[in-house]
Amino acid sequence: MKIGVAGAGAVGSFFGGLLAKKGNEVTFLARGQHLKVMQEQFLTILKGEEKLLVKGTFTDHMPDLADADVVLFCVKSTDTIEMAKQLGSILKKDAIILTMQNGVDNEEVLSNLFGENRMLSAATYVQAALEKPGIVKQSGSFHLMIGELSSEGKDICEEVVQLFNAAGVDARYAPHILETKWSKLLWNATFNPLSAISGARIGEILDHVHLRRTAEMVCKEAIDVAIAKGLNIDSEKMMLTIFDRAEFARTHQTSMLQDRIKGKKMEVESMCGFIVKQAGAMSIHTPTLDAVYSVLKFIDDTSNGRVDSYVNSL
Ligand SMILES: NC(=O)C1=CN([C@@H]2O[C@H](COP(=O)(O)OP(=O)(O)OC[C@H]3O[C@@H](n4cnc5c(N)ncnc54)[C@H](OP(=O)(O)O)[C@@H]3O)[C@@H](O)[C@H]2O)C=CC1
Ligand SMILES: CC(C)(CO)C(=O)C(=O)O
Repeated sequence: MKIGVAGAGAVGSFFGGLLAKKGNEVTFLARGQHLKVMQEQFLTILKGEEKLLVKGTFTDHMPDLADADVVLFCVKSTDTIEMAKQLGSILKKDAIILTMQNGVDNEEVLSNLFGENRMLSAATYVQAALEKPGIVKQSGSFHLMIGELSSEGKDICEEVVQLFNAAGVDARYAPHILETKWSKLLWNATFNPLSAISGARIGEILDHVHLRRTAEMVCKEAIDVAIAKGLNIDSEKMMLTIFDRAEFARTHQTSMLQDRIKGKKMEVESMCGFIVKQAGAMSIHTPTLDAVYSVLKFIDDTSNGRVDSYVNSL
């Protein structure tokens, strides 16, 4: 299988890199300094104590992905539409697209553009960051849950799970992937926006009595929305699971905080606005989420201008 990585940032470089290291033919679509370093040297993956040097095809030329059989779709959700439209014009008609993004809203956009039968989706459990251009750092354990969006995709989904397993990635088949991704979204909705607003790492949110209380309220409200959407969730158990998992990510700067520090657009809609809108449509009261969303939106819309010095000092 030929693999393309659409958006080789932290997640795409990490998982694409592990596949390439196993001998798969991987083409990484990237840009900027990160691309330059990978082209001039190689991609470096810092995986726990291991240092992996990855050679592959690193490009900013979209048509280089034209012969990919599977595309790891790894851009931020703010870039989903633009990337999907460009890919749509060059990919083979039977190429499979695996979105590894957070949130549950990219699936609909991508299915509309590529067709549901070509779509796979992954819940991506990893703590990855671009430490420097050309260098991706991963901490803690990682695994993938992968499922198809249409029953026609089941066989290829199992092949893709095998592909990752053969490369040493703990990937498992998820028969109800959107439910799995909703559960992950509840985690992200609880911690990512608060971390981005406050600059706090997960551990600091857990330890600060007020931030923790706010996180708990956000979590409870988001769970209420998920339940109203039909997810079979026990509210108290889910909340315990979310806060237990957070203990393993104490030192992590969420991907949203990483974006804010870099002055990049944040995934505000996918991780927060989406739930607020769903709540509104079902007349569910989510006052804490609404407040968090409005502050986050202001920060995102105003490009951090007034607080740059504070954020840069983190
Ligand atoms: N990081 C993590 O630990 C985790 C992230 N996720 C999710 O995975 C997804 C990806 O996150 P992450 O890897 O952190 O994000 P990154 O921003 O690190 O990676 C996305 C990359 O795509 C590049 N890109 C965007 N458009 C193009 C284009 N047209 N041509 C070439 N390159 C392009 C970006 O370049 P540029 O920087 O120049 O914009 C960036 O390098 C998100 O949905 C995130 O929420 C999920 C679990 C964990
Ligand atoms: C917390 C984490 C790393 C979980 O995989 C994540 O999804 C994020 O930072 O956005």
